[in-house]
Amino acid sequence: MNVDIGNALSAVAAPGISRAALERLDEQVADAHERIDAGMEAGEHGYAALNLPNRTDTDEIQVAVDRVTGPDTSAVLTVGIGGSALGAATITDALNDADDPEAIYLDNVDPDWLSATLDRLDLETTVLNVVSRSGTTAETLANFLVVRETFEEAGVDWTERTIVTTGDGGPLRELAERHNLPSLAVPDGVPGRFSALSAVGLVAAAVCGHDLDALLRGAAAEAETLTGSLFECPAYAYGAVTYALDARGASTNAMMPYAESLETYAEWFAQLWAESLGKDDLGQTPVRALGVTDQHSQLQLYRAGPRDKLVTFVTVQETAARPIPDTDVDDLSYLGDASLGDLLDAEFEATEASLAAAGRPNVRVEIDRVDEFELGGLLYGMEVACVLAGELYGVNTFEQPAVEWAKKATRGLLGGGEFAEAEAVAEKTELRVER
Ligand SMILES: O=P(O)(O)OC[C@H]1O[C@](O)(CO)[C@@H](O)[C@@H]1O
Repeated sequence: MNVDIGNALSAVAAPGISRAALERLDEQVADAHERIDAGMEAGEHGYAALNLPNRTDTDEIQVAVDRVTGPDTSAVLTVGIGGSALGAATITDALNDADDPEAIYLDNVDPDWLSATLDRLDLETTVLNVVSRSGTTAETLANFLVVRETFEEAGVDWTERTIVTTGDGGPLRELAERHNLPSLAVPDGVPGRFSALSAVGLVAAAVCGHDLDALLRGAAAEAETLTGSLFECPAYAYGAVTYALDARGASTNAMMPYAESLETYAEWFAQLWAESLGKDDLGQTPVRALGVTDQHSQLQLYRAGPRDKLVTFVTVQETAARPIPDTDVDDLSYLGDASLGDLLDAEFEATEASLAAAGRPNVRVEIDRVDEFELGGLLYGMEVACVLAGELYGVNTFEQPAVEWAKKATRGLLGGGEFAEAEAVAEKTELRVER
């Protein structure tokens, strides 16, 4: 990936960062790089994720996937949540076309939605991909039990078409061993939101026939750019500038890819950014946006609302053409000489310039095309950017303790034990306004 941080400079935008401040910040980046490099070298928890391009065994993944797929495979149903679903979904939503098996993600426990999803599947030709690092995530296990029951009620042997990716122990590992299911390990030291380039994110892509090695080659190429300077490393430039702009008031970061195929990538980015940096009353709020669509939805706020936002554009250099037919509508006749790709590109450039003209900071992230190599580089680059930002914020990038309260409350509410958190639920302060 390449980045252009010009529209984040204080000569253009407020909040913005001066070139002198960038130079000073680069000294902190150099120190942070030393820490990151050492963490990678030692395979430390979290930093180990940045070694995945050279660690992930794609042959092992393919062998396991080949045990549950066949020429008639019509769908891969992934049961997982958070980092155990979003990385995989980013990859298949970006790369799948109409000829590929449908990639579906059960990452919510909405009964109507789940039933409607299962009802339309041909279970005989569906691969069940169960993913959980801990193996104890309530939503994932609940969904798995419902899906397994559905297979059984349909008289379809789920054990012949289920693959499991989980940690060394826990209920899913035991299930895989009990039923001799093909199983893969979540690599040690890799938090879920950083696991897209491991079996966690790659099994669904393998079922759909994508080139796992090309994904990792793209990530490895991005890893080669990790020098000690934000002026030489696009990922460090992005991580440093987002941190600096947050420190100057841009507490929101709207991730706005100009490609429908990257909409899910923005969801993946949101977890990466929020769960890694949202600690100790710090952290920048990620907003999922989509170009051109959100020019007609959120741009008004980005351009004329509070000066508390950075907009991150992701643009694809090579887009399909698809000519726009001529029209006799006078006001729109200019479109007849263009293609939809031209319109998409022009709208991006116009929106980028519109924000700059209003003094609103924005950063451009560029990839050449949406393919395995470029996507691997984008995923890896954003992971590096996040790790750097975490070093600059001084937070623990790789833990997520704040999510545990609600898990305990949920368990208590469902009779899974005595938890003070569940009692607190009953003490809600109410001020109801009813129809
Ligand atoms: O892979 P697991 O252990 O099921 O966890 C799923 C997700 O839940 C979280 O632990 C947060 O609750 C995320 O960090 C993680 O990606």
